[in-house]
Amino acid sequence: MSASIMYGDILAQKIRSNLKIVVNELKEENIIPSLTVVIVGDNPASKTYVKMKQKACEKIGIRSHVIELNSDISEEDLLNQVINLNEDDSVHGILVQLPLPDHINEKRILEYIEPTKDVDGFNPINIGRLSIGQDALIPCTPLGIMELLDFYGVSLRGKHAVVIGRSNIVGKPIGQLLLNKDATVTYCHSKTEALSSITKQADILIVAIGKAQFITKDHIKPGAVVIDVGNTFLSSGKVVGDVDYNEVKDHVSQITPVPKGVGPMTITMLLHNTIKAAKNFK
Ligand SMILES: Nc1nc2c(c(=O)[nH]1)N[C@@H](CN(C=O)c1ccc(C(=O)N[C@@H](CCC(=O)O)C(=O)O)cc1)CN2
Repeated sequence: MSASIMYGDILAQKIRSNLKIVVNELKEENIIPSLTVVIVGDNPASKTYVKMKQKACEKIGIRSHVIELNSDISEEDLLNQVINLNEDDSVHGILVQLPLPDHINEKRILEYIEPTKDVDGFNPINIGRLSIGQDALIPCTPLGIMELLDFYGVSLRGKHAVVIGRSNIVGKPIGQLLLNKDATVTYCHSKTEALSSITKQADILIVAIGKAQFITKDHIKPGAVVIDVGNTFLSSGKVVGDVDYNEVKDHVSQITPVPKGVGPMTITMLLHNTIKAAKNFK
């Protein structure tokens, strides 16, 4: 039996249309949501993602501004950029595109972003608020995954969700969000022993490891729901996920494709968070 495909681009369009209405309502109150993205260096994938973010903002009426900085900028100069944006009342949302160059302490930079403007939800205050179930700006990819699971009718209560990957961007927060919805959560990572014996127990398998087509049928219980967060550009120019989609598609019940799965939801949730941050200014 073929899996049902959980298209993120379809849901993303639906949510973006609704967000456009909210932006227009805010405009009537003289609030134009505004996002500033800081990009350091010239990582081609990062440049692509930032362009996608700008275009998505433009389409629904969010004002966006990109600050491009040289890869040799010092940590102190980058911190000063963040501090200036924190103090600028015309900026509702601040996002520092990751990864940053190796000489910059990413955690220190993210810690400086004013929590109410932290549309990526990476500041320790927002992470802490999420973990104790308080209102917070939630990281965009995990939030997008939760929207996808809800839209495609995946029930979570009591289900065993296995998360492969423990990054601060995706792995840790998605586990927390699933736990908040009463799933039983297991984390796996690069040091996990007998990986497939654990992943095979998953009703819902979330894969966020950044290794192209690493997960095969041997890692998955028949009929499981699979969410693929991977986005690797092959030399052919094709984008693939962390899951070998063609090999597993007849083995699972539901699966996100790559492209057009989780990726479009990440950007949609950034729009959502920017509007939420703008509303905080009221
Ligand atoms: N500050 C941040 N940095 C990074 C984040 C983040 O959420 N905040 N996430 C990733 C990259 N990312 C957004 O920044 C991102 C990755 C992929 C996609 C996406 O839509 N991909 C497409 C395929 C690619 C394409 O069409 O060119 C898809 O899956 O359909 C969006 C955003 C790391 N850095």
